[in-house]
Amino acid sequence: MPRLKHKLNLRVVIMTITLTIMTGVVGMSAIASLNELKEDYQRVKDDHFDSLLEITQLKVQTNKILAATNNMFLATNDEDLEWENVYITDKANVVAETSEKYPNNLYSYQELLSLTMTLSSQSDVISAAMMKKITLFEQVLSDYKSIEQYRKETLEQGKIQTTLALDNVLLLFNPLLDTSSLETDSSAIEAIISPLKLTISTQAFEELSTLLIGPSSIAEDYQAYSAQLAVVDALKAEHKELTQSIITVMGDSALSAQKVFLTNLTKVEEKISIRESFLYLLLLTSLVVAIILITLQTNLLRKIGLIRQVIDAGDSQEQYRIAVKGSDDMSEMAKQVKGYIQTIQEKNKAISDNNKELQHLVTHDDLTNIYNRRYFEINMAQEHIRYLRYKEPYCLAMLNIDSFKLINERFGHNLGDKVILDFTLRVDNQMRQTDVFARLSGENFILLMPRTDQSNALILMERIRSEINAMPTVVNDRKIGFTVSIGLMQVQEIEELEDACKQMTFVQQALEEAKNTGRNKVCCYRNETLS
Ligand SMILES: Nc1nc2c(ncn2[C@@H]2O[C@H](COP(=O)(O)OP(=O)(O)OP(=O)(O)O)[C@@H](O)[C@H]2O)c(=O)[nH]1
Repeated sequence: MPRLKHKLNLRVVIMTITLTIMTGVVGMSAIASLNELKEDYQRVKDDHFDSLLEITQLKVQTNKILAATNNMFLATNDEDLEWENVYITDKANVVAETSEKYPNNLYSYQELLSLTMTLSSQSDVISAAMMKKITLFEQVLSDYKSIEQYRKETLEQGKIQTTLALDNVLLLFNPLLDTSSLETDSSAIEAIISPLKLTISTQAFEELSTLLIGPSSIAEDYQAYSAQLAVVDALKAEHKELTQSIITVMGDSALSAQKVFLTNLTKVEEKISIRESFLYLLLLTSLVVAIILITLQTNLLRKIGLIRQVIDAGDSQEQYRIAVKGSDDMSEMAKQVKGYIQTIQEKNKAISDNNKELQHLVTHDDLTNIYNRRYFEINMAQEHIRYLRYKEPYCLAMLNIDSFKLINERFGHNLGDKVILDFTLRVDNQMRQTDVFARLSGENFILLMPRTDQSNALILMERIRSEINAMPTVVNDRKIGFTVSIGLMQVQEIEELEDACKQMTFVQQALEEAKNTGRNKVCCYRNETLS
């Protein structure tokens, strides 16, 4: 039993621990997974918005640089250029700072950043080229104005041919007109003024030549200016190409960010799906284990209930009807308990039977099965106490079969026993239920009659005596007649009131009187004798 109890405790403990651990694992896993997925999702979202913000900032700055570089091509003075230059440098710094603040692995972003930085450095070249162009333009314009002045003078002096030649030169080298398609070197001027060599004075021709072809003349300056225009045009083309690339990458950058976002989001979704399957699996496993454990627990409780039922049934016959089936340890325990209880019941019954038998042996006479001296004396003592308390009289009668020795001698000891037995049965038939009839020894008997006075007791004694006298005992078809002598007394008021034994001596005396005065008679104590 202790072994089974130990197993039972262990099983309950294991079940409880298992259920607790399972619940904990499922709960913790679910919370951990949920938190991790939330963090993943938040990170992807933050990254995406950071990317978008970064790209937007870069785009804004890049567009500003683009606008500024475009403005450079339109600049007509140093101040404009300087202003745009400062603006571009400022924006380029912002771009550099932004890229440091938000390092990003987006390909398009990196490309756009690189292009923007290229654009920024290109703006320096554009600025320098435009500066040179403006300087040269001013130089050409100055030359142009000098020629205009000279033309005005020749016109006023009436030097018509020179004036016309200067008109052609001014037409050819007008910096305000687009003359890129014309010949703009000194040979073109020479071709215009050479016819004048014949018509104007040599001094005037040399003066004209110096003005138009000499060092730092309009031809030379205009040539440098034209070359610078070509440089600016090349830069414009380069800038246009860069602008186109930037516009393309700007468009791609948003798509690229979107693509990265979707890729990362898909990864998170896949993770969610895997975690979801895992959690469902975990939940299902827990459910199955919980069902198994609950089934075991229920089975256990049912078995415990059965044991309780067996115990509750106790020593009643009910428990024999309780069926205990199964071969597990709990069923074995129930069977053992049932077995123990049945054994205890059987032993209890045997002890009880033995006790009854012992009680009977202690209080009854072997031969006659009526009470013995011991039982009588106990009852006599109690009755005397009752008498002392309530003063209700009782009577004692001592009965002795007459000349029994002769009966034994004549019929044998066995038949003598039969006579004794028959005598007790006949007395028993006559007396009351409340009377106590006992065998004191041999053929000597005593009868205690509670709540009975002497006159009534005498009637009964006389009836017994006459009935014995009238009817012989029949044994094996042999009739054995015998008589009985009876001493009778009502409880006596004596000095030693509490002495019940003393009463016995009075009834003894009455019997002796009956014997001594002829037998087959009833004698009452205090000289009153009836026959
Ligand atoms: N059969 C039988 N005889 C017993 C038993 N107990 C005692 N006796 C006999 O009963 C006889 C009693 O004899 P006594 O004491 O002389 O008395 P009695 O012969 O009856 O003579 P009175 O009493 O004077 O009439 C003895 O012979 C005992 O052996 C018994 O249990 N069975």
